[in-house]
Amino acid sequence: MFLMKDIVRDGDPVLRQQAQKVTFPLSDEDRQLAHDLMEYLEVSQDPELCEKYGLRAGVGLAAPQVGASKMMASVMVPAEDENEEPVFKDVIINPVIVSNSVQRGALTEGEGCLSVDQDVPGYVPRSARITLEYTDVDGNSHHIRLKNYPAIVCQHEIDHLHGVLFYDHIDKENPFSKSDDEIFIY
Ligand SMILES: CNC(=O)c1cccc(C)c1Nc1nc(N2CCN(c3ccccc3Cl)CC2)nc(N2CSC[C@H]2C(=O)NC)n1
Ligand code: NI
Repeated sequence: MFLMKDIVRDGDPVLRQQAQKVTFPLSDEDRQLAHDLMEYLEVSQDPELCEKYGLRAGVGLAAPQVGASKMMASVMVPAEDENEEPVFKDVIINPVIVSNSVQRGALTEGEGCLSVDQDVPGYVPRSARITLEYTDVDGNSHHIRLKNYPAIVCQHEIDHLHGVLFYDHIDKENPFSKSDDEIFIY
């Protein structure tokens, strides 16, 4: 199980590398990695376990953040009502954003990242809606449309696979600038 000590922090070159495509069938190592990436999110989103293991809660975790430069990330966006199924939950392997909306969107409160210890205030402008293609751990291909929070999270995690961190997108001059056609999410 990953703990905070296993999370690579900003400054480590692995976070600025282009991750390697994952080959199928998955090796045992890659299957274990996929499991551990999702397990981290599950544990971190449980208040008791999160506290017990001293984790930072997250809804996404990319392989480079645990030192593995592979195109793989876990995403688990819970529903508003915790008794409901998560809005989106999967390990996205070799993900590609095949199309995105002209309309932009951003998390109203800015973004956080498990690999960035300090708060970096500002809007992170992203596509409000995306069409995502990826392969799951069983080798099944997926072609899905996402909007709002899950779309933001997937863009944040896919950025990690290309060596991009959320604050790279923040306007230095005016971190809270926004054009009128941008929507706010979450
Ligand atoms: C600087 N302001 C802020 O951080 C920020 C501030 C306020 C609100 C938001 C919404 C902010 N933004 C933000 N909040 C999150 N969490 C909210 C709490 N949540 C969570 C916490 C506890 C239990 C279960 C859960 Cl689910 C975990 C996830 N996550 C991300 N990101 C950016 S995309 C990847 C994703 C990620 O997992 N980061 C570690 N951003
Ligand atoms: Ni991150």
